[in-house]
Amino acid sequence: MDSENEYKASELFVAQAHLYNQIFSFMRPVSIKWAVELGIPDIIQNHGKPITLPELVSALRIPEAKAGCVHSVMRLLAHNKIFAIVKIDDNKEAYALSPTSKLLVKGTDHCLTSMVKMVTNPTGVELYYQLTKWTSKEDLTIFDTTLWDFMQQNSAYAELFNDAMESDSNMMRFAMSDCKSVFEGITSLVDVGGGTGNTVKIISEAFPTLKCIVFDLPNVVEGLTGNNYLSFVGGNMFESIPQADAILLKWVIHNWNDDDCVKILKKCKEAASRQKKGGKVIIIDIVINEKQDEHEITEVKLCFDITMMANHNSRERDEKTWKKIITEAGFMSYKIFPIFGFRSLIELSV
Ligand SMILES: C[S@@+](CC[C@H](N)C(=O)[O-])C[C@H]1O[C@@H](n2cnc3c(N)ncnc32)[C@H](O)[C@@H]1O
Ligand SMILES: O=c1cc(-c2ccc(O)cc2)oc2c(O)c(O)ccc12
Repeated sequence: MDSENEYKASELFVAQAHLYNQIFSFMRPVSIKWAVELGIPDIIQNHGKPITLPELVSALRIPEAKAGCVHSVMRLLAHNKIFAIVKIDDNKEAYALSPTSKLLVKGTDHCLTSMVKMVTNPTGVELYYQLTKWTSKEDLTIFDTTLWDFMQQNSAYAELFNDAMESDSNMMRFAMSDCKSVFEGITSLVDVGGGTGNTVKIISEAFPTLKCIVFDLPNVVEGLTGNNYLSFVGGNMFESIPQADAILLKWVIHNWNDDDCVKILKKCKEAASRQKKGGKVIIIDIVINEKQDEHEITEVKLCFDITMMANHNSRERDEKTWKKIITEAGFMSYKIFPIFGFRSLIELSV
């Protein structure tokens, strides 16, 4: 047989396990969604100590007959380090929170359950299962129209998306000490595409006298109220951006193709140039670096690249492509600080 000549049986079986692992990997989000919907991270947190399977089943108020189901899903989740399994008295096993499931406990300042709910939402997932059909069609995004127009028509999805972005911004809090120098000396800041304003709120905690504007599409900022140091302005970043010492673009540039990025960056440069002293533009986004990054970091970046392709007809960029759009927009220099986990802060001087 051909296959015998080409491969050893052991290699074929390794390849088969790898393939099955890949196609069954949808069980990972499915099981995380299950744990979040059942509130398991909160149950473990409130239990105050590791929880045994019978204790968990009892807390879940589900039929006894489903104990085996809870065991199976928890075993996969623990295998993938979403929960930890620890030994308690009598050498019994119990479930504990891992660093990852600590991010799924509600009411903390680092809760990412809204992100889980958005990414596992059937509306988006079903569209991703149509990727083959979409590739053969002319539509530029899986939403047919732009995601922003889609959300204008679908307020429930918009709420899901904005909540997810808000929860993602919470993670900024843990990088502020590493990027304080970037914000020091600035008296005013505009967060372009700043959504519901969570990023700015976190920056304000560290710099309470900084005058901040959250600038986003009118339907996004409608009804949002600020205070003496924070205001919400509706508009279109392709037309005009309010002036400030610094312009922030978090999770915005990756939504656009290179030509649009150059247009946005030029508008930002204009808005930061009108100040007496030279202003700056601060970008928080992904920089793909397959050669240097660990496998898991590259994987999350590449998954976001597909998300950008399908949601926005855009992409994640490597440093070479970043340099190209930054230079085309007229900036002389840039500095990349890889301080946000899989994202970086890119500082552009005007
Ligand atoms: C991926 S979200 C990022 C939100 C926020 N910066 C964050 O990190 O959570 C991109 C944002 O860009 C906004 N946006 C899209 N087109 C825009 C435009 N033409 N002018 C201003 N904002 C826009 C969207 O409404 C959305 O809030
Ligand atoms: O963080 C995200 C996640 C998504 C996303 C992933 C999967 C889905 O089924 C729907 C949405 O989309 C994003 C996005 O469009 C963006 O501009 C920034 C971040 C994310």
